[in-house]
Amino acid sequence: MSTTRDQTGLPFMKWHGAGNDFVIFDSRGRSAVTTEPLARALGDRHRGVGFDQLAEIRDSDAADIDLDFWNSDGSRAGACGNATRCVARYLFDEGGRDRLTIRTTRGVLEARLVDGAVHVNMGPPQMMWDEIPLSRAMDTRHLPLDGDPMGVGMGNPHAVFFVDDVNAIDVAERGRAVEFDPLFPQRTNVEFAEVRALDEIRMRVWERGTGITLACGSGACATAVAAAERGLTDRKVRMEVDGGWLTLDWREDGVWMTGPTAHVFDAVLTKAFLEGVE
Ligand SMILES: N[C@H](CCC[C@H](N)C(=O)O)C(=O)O
Repeated sequence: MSTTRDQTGLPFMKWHGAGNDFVIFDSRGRSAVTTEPLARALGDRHRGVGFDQLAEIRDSDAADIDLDFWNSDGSRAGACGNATRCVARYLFDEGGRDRLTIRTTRGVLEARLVDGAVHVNMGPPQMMWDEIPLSRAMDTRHLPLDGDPMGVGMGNPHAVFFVDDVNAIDVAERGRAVEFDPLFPQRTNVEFAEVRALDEIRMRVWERGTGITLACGSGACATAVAAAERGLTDRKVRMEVDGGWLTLDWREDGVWMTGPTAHVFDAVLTKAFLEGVE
């Protein structure tokens, strides 16, 4: 038996940002490759590669790049803050610039390189019920669910619960139930937050289409916004998630986020794997 390296497959990168892990395709200069079946097959941690989100970089006529996201169940994600930070780091590492514009389905986001750190503006929060979206008109600051969550959109839906002890929460059980609550016509991401100080929050997350993850950037932004709106914290906070620390700063022009990124490996999907995708 011999093994040969498959040179004809599809190259990809594996990254993570605070433990939120991603497969990234760089499709600049070629056609887009991701389909829903490919995202689902690749997202399988046993038969594929495994990821929390798949991100595909594409040429843009409106920004430096276009960026699309998929969850591991094959559904599209309207925003992904940690993958946006990883992609910005990858492009800044190419050299030659310290500002980038990135178009996602929610609009054009900006990333900056400041003293070696990548800062991404995830845009202003969406506070209207139909922007998040919710199923009917209501006060988004107090959703009619047990635990009194706040609804916040960051290009994707979030329900943020404030709790006394985040470790006492069954994130999987409650997260799954809230994700599929009829209040959310497009389902929702679910955050459980414990406010530790005016400038510090501990947060755990259940992501729509993926499940428990070690971090969620848009969820961290939504949590920071909800905490500030409720008067529990300042507009700039440090946030401890399961995979590390993020910093959120809700400014006039949007919620800025910084945090760690890591480029784990580069590899090639074999032709055989690609041919097996239905
Ligand atoms: N991990 C991502 C969020 C994914 C959200 C996705 N699960 C959705 O369907 O909206 C982040 O860093 O923002």
